[in-house]
Amino acid sequence: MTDKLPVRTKICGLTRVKDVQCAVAAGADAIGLVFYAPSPRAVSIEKARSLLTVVTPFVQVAGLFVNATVSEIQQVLAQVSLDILQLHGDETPIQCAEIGQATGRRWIKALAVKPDSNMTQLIEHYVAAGASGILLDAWHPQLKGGTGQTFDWNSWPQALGQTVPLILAGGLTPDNVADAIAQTHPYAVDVSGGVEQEKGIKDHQLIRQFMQGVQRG
Ligand SMILES: O=C(O)c1ccccc1N[C@@H]1O[C@H](COP(=O)(O)O)[C@@H](O)[C@H]1O
Repeated sequence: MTDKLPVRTKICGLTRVKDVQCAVAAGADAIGLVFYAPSPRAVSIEKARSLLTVVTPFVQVAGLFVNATVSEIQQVLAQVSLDILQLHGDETPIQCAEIGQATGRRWIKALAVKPDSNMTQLIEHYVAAGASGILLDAWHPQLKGGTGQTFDWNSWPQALGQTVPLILAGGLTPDNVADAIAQTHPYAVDVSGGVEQEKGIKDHQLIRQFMQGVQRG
């Protein structure tokens, strides 16, 4: 009998040092910084550097980009020590592979799940291009992510989850994350809006409750 691996947790969209400290103390495996100017959670290079001063060893730092060029990502990486890239726009598998090769960073691709969609083939294309994991998020007609909306977890590609690290995102909260995990059995969960007082401002109690929910799942 094999032991069930714990579900990893990433807290995304952090903008304050005290929120990073809280996420790390609560047991987050990764934190995410948004390098996408239209987002209310976007951080400058200077802000990102200050946030990273309180990240402890073995906590991963993800940089979230939306349709950024290789050069734009390299400019960030020259000044901010990111462990992994979260590509959350319309990047094709070829573009993602180019970004990975040029930066030497692992990357995960975020894909938006439309109602009644079958994601399997699309996921396989990104995995073939070198994705370290695939993040599934809710589809929205205008926004690229951070919508606070869930998608239909019945469309979760269970079979692929045996071989590909699949990350569940979209509208997760302390109240629904245990059910979400029980239903989908993801490699990891990713949350932003569900642990906020307002966009970009995390609620420390909600972060702790979210981590407890992950353990229940
Ligand atoms: O957080 C944002 O503003 C954002 C902007 C553009 C793309 C992605 C964004 N956030 C990511 O979206 C998912 C789901 O967020 P939520 O929990 O529903 O608020 C998550 O991976 C965020 O990192």
